[in-house]
Amino acid sequence: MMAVNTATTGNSATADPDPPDHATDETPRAPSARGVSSSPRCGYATSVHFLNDQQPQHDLTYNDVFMVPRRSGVSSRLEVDLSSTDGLATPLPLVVANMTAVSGRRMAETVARRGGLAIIPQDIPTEKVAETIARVKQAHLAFDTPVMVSADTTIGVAISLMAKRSHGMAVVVDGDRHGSPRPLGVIAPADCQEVDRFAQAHSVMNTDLVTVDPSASPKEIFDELSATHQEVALAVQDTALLGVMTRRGALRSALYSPAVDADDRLRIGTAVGINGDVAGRAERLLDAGSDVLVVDTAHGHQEKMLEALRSVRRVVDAHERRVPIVAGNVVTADGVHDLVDAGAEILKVGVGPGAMCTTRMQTGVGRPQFSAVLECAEAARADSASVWADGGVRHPRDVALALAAGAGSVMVGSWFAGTYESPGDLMSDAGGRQYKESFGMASARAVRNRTKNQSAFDRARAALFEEGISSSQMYLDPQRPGVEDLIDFIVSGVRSSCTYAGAADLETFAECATIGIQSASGYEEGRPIHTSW
Ligand SMILES: NC(=O)C1=CN([C@@H]2O[C@H](COP(=O)(O)OP(=O)(O)OC[C@H]3O[C@@H](n4cnc5c(N)ncnc54)[C@H](OP(=O)(O)O)[C@@H]3O)[C@@H](O)[C@H]2O)C=CC1
Ligand SMILES: Nc1nc2c(ncn2[C@@H]2O[C@H](COP(=O)(O)O)[C@@H](O)[C@H]2O)c(=O)[nH]1
Repeated sequence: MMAVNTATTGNSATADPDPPDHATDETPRAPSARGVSSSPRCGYATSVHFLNDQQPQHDLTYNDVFMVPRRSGVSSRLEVDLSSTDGLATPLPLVVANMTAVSGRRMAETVARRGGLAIIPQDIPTEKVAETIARVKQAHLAFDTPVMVSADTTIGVAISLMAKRSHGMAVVVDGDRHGSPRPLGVIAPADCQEVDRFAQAHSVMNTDLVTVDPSASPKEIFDELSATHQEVALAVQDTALLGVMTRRGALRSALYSPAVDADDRLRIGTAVGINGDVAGRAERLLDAGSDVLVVDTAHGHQEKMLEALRSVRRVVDAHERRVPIVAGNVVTADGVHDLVDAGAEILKVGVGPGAMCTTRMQTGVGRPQFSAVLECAEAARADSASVWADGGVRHPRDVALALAAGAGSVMVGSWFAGTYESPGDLMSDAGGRQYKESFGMASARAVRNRTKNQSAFDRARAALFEEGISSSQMYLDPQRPGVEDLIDFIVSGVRSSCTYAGAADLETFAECATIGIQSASGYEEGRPIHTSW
């Protein structure tokens, strides 16, 4: 039941917000073997059908291709089931890349609540990853974790913390925020305008609170907020603050399902590299509750990877929790087969398409991503495995095209770096535009971090082999500053793509999508024009 409370005030200690990030028992379901021969649904001869039976003469990027609509019996975009086909069966086929500037606790929690999965990077110390897993597993499935401050927290501190979550406000609480914090009031940025940065939270907080029972439905909460013209509801159980929900959050709760483990807790994945104590880290990550293990290196098709992968396979097979193993990166069918033989169930596909990536310019190595995904997805299907299309996603269309090429899920990195939920601090440029700093995992900056326990000589030598950008500004889209805003954007595009293809789920989509090859002017024609010409 729901209660609307006005008032409650008080004072006391305990602050602390959302500190900076970093810091199942599930038997993987074998992906359904989707025959590459004749599809019963569309009657096409291959898993991907090219328009007019064109056979590409060269490898293709996402920009090189388009989809044509076909007769459809799917009458609403809301009818489309977007569950991933990679064997994990997450409700959304989106995975947050294991990049330090992208994937941390807030990102993992927020994305899992909407049905996707985040992978915590290999460069984060194992004990910090374990803390992150524990916090994500404690998070509520529907209500967002509040930013909490105490009554005597300064306005300056409160403002810096509000930007950590896209609900954009802080709850002033009395009591231990890890215990039973009692809400006293809320503060939004507007309450802090023209207020001294050293003033205290209690002096500006709004005590006109909407509190709801955690069992209230999203629709009830939405209606209550609309009726009271308030922006955020506080879920309170036995006087303790449990979480918050905005009107937009209530709408989303009705549209998305969370990605949960066997115990109904949010899911989270973690990564290991191929150097050092690979098996030891994998075991500790499993003990900590990781739902997926990603074995990750730039050149996934190398002996050292096969060795690392076999050792992770042994750890998983011997552990009481049998989680799926993902490995990469590869871009060829041979790479897929070798990694599957060594124990991978999902292959991470993509060499060089990433926004932070300098590999192709440095080495000439890589492969246009649409073709890489297409070939690897087909090879993986033959092995009863699946792929994640990793890198190069800049628009919703890219996600749709990766899924059409047969990807089970799509990994997004840099695009999500420019959101409230990524781990970095929110900065503003000279023109007042908000951004976060991002960097590649093979950049000198990341290599310095990864090799910090090595000798100065070894570190300097390793830094010579950088293959990524050390500093980039990822601007927050003013229309979509939170990762959920980007997920809404992507999901609306992909749902629509599916109905154009006549597909009510992603397996059918990969079978029925009809792909055309276009020129640069074909791509250009599809871009919206925001000013006259
Ligand atoms: N998808 C992509 O296109 C790329 C992704 N990345 C990402 O960057 C992160 C760091 O990966 P990584 O650089 O592999 O670091 P790792 O710390 O995982 O180490 C890579 C290991 O592989 C050896 N190695 C052999 N050949 C290569 C090669 N061509 N490139 C890189 N290492 C090689 C290295 O030895 P030695 O140093 O002695 O050569 C080292 O022992 C990962 O998250 C990875 O996914 C990086 C580059 C490309
Ligand atoms: N060559 C490099 N690739 C990198 C680096 N850091 C990350 N990556 C890869 O990019 C994807 C994410 O792609 P994005 O376009 O969504 O940003 C990530 O998963 C890695 O495979 C790097 O430093 N160099």
